[in-house]
Amino acid sequence: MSVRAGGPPLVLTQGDPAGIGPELALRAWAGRAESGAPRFALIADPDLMRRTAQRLGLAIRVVEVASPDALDPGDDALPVIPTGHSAAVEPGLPEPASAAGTIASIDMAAQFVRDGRAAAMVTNPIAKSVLYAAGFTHPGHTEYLAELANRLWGVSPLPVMMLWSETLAVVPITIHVPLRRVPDLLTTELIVDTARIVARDMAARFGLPRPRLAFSGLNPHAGEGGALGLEDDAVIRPAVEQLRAEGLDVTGPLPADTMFHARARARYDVALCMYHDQALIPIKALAFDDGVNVTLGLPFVRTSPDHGTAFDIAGRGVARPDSLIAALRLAGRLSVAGTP
Ligand SMILES: NC(=O)C1=CN([C@@H]2O[C@H](COP(=O)(O)OP(=O)(O)OC[C@H]3O[C@@H](n4cnc5c(N)ncnc54)[C@H](O)[C@@H]3O)[C@@H](O)[C@H]2O)C=CC1
Ligand SMILES: NCC(=O)COP(=O)(O)O
Repeated sequence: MSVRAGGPPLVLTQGDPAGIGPELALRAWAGRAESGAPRFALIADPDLMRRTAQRLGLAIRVVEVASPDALDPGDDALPVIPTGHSAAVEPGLPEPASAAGTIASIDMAAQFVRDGRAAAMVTNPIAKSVLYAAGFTHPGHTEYLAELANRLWGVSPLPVMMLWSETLAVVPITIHVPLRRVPDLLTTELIVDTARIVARDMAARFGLPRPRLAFSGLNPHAGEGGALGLEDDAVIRPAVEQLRAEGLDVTGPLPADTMFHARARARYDVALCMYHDQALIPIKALAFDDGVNVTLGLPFVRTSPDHGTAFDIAGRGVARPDSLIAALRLAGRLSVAGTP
């Protein structure tokens, strides 16, 4: 997959410098010819990248550039745009002091895309708790990117998290919220609004003009006619009926425990689930290495690996770059597709 020939490259963010992001960026760069990952520039602390390459014994030169459109396609060095913040951390030992650089990298990536100097942004994993400890008030990238869309594009999107793979695509309708708040946050309006964005972006960006959307229930057996919970019939079913009346191809609410086996998956393109783990457990079980997190609803393309910072293995050279490479490839593909 490639970004538009002759057009701007992708930008990749630093992520948490104590996580596996820096080493995955190096591995994705080293293997880009083989994997077909599109051209990208990394926004990070260049010294962090030099240290990481040395620690892992990777013969990758780092070259500092000012902008993604300043890339020299003939240079084999990894192009790094400095965040202006030092990321002097040890692998596996995250520190809130590095949050400023982590956030600056995301901000700069969005600005480069806004200015047309990058085709799309790919984000390396952040550790939410580390950013929260430094005062970051957004639950994750997904919600923060909606604020950046407002700040830089002047729009107020509902950001929709989709985890996508060739095997399965899932959307958690509520995202980074405690489980006990889910029933209160789940409204017919939120389900309808989320599904409209999924249908629109699947058509415009993924080339599926009428995607088949399957909705999970919230309760066991999708409520068992009300005996095991009321939300399935009172909140989810009216949303499905409204969307069907609008002409969308929808089914549900389906019992969540039986909608992910192979024959069930063949009946839909995207599973819309009621909360984070209901959606993410099946895709991480089926496609952990090649799943991609893509934010729908934004005026720009953003993808990310499906995994987190993996502090337990950071710096050991054993982290697999597959999901990051899949995220780069998908960003390349989506950035040349239509805009919703
Ligand atoms: N897009 C993002 O920024 C995401 C960030 N996170 C953050 O990551 C932090 C850690 O989250 P966890 O739940 O521990 O999930 P995790 O995905 O970081 O790790 C879970 C397990 O998978 C392994 N693993 C993860 N990526 C791997 C890779 N590329 N190759 C080989 N093994 C890999 C880890 O070693 C660990 O055993 C949290 O603070 C969370 O907020 C989690 C998911 C996505
Ligand atoms: N579990 C997925 C996740 O936490 C990703 O969140 P985000 O940082 O992409 O919003």
